[in-house]
Amino acid sequence: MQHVARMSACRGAMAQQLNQLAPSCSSSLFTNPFRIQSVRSFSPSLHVVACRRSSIRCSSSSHSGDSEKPAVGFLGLGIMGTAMATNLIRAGYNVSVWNRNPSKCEPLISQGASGGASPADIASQCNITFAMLADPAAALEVASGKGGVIHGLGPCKGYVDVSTVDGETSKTISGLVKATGASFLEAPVSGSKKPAEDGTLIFLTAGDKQLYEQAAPLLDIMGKSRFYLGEVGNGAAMKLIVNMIMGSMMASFSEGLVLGNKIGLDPNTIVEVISQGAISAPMFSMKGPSMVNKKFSPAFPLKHQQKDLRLALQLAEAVSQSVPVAASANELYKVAKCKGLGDQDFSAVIEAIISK
Ligand SMILES: NC(=O)C1=CN([C@@H]2O[C@H](COP(=O)(O)OP(=O)(O)OC[C@H]3O[C@@H](n4cnc5c(N)ncnc54)[C@H](OP(=O)(O)O)[C@@H]3O)[C@@H](O)[C@H]2O)C=CC1
Ligand SMILES: O=CC(=O)O
Repeated sequence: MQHVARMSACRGAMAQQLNQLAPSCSSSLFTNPFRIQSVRSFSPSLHVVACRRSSIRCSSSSHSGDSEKPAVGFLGLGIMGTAMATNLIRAGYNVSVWNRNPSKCEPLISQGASGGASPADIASQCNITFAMLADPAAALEVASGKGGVIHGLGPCKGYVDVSTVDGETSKTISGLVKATGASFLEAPVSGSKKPAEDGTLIFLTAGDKQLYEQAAPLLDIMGKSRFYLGEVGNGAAMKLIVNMIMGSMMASFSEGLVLGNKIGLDPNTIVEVISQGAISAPMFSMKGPSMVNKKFSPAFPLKHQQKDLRLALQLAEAVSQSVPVAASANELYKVAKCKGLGDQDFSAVIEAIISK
């Protein structure tokens, strides 16, 4: 009951705020206080803008709101969404949240967020709505299913999908969103649970440039850098390529640890040796010790890594590009999923390699 009261009080305040904001809808409402560090052009159609966070001054979290700040919606409160929405609340934004399983809204509501009955409800209350969902099916369902976002969107609103999906799904969602008069930005992230908690994600954005600029202050709270990659589909493609490489690296690392262990080398020493050489990577140093101890507490669930490999293989197939290393790695993740490890961290792929 308390939540319901808070939600409706909040809706009133937001409606008032939206009325104030609606007539102008200009990007000046969302002035970007961040310094652009480098601008590169890879091709006429692929403009890349990398920005790094400069000093941020945030007002303290207050549900009464700040008329300079847009009302922000957040859909999908899994591992990533919860951490990202928390950072927006801590930065003093009015955040409205929704999750399929409503119990995941509670911790955010107790920090000052308001709840909503459906994705459409959230989108209708907010200037910019973010979505961080499991996979293409979930992203489509939340965008356009019953009570989906598009039923609450309209002119002067923005929808930013930060889920990892394929370019075709992203283009479909973009079309549906734009048909309402709203703007669309795809913005998948590189970085896992800890970077999401620390606000050090890397955003790989594409789509409506004006929305990119309007959302920039929010992206800079949740991330350490952002790339604008042009047309919708380019952000999704960049993310899939990065995760295709990551999945293969983790599979190869796992093979090395298992083989080394089998012939009598200390796996902890293998991790240590790798950390000092040219193939050192933060991922190996971070995950190695827990893999040796068979601890796979999920930061990046294995089922999502397998989904990303599957989508990357589809991308390669579409342009007849051979990617044999990624294809083999995908088989290992499939085996791990069949062993019931889908909800464990993706480093649990090592369990698919260990033989008796
Ligand atoms: N974890 C990580 O390290 C990273 C993940 N990603 C990507 O971010 C996305 C989210 O990842 P993560 O937070 O780890 O995943 P989680 O599995 O923790 O969360 C998934 C979210 O999607 C929701 N969801 C799933 N299916 C549906 C559906 N049909 N309708 C509505 N909501 C649905 C879940 O709702 P419910 O709670 O009700 O199940 C939950 O909120 C994925 O695309 C992943 O690939 C990107 C970078 C890093
Ligand atoms: O998608 C996963 C990540 O760590 O990035």
